[in-house]
Amino acid sequence: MEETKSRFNRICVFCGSSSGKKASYQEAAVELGKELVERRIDLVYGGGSVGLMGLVSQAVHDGGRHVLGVIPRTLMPRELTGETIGEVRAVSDMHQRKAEMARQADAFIALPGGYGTLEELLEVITWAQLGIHRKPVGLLNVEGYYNSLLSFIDKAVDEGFISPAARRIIISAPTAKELVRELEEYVPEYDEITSKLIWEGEVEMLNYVSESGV
Ligand SMILES: CC(C)=CCNc1ncnc2c1ncn2[C@@H]1O[C@H](COP(=O)(O)O)[C@@H](O)[C@H]1O
Repeated sequence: MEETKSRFNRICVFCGSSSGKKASYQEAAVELGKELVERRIDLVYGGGSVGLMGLVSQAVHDGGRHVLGVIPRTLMPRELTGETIGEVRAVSDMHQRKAEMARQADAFIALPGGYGTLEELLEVITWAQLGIHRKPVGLLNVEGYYNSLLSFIDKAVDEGFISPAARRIIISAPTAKELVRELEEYVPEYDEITSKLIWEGEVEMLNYVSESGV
């Protein structure tokens, strides 16, 4: 397999703790894992081995890349989320988990998933909109799974609730290969207002922009 060095050292993947009904969702999780391996990118994710989370982490681990699972102590018992492969980092709650996953990553990708995935995805989009980070955010739109979400977001733009610039934060593609390529090329838009904001507390501690260098 040809290895290509990426601008990203580590990508955070959000995805279903369920596997979904179609084989294509599971195949996409494995494909994404292999794409990260091919580009020599490590993984950070929510830990455990349930659903698509287990498939993507196993594929990255099998390919020899580092896997970091960030998991709240409450969810750590194996009977809840399954065995986490690679490095496990225990955190105190769900908020800390998201903050830690985001701090560790140079970019974010959401595979198909449910409420948890949507919440994680929308949070990193919101943080990009506010200038808290400038890391690319990708949506792996497997067989149009996210078409209705994207249509809704377009409606929010038409209705004046999301700016066209904020709409462009989301990069979507139907395959892992295309998506990662587009994320590699992504250039965040400069926003005069948000770039002057100084965030304090937890968000500032995450040190998004300077740590990643992207
Ligand atoms: C008690 C129980 C049902 C545990 C199994 N469930 C989980 N195990 C690990 N991470 C999870 C779990 N549920 C949600 N998450 C987090 O939320 C996302 C998946 O939620 P969902 O399945 O899309 O909504 C993941 O990216 C993960 O960070």
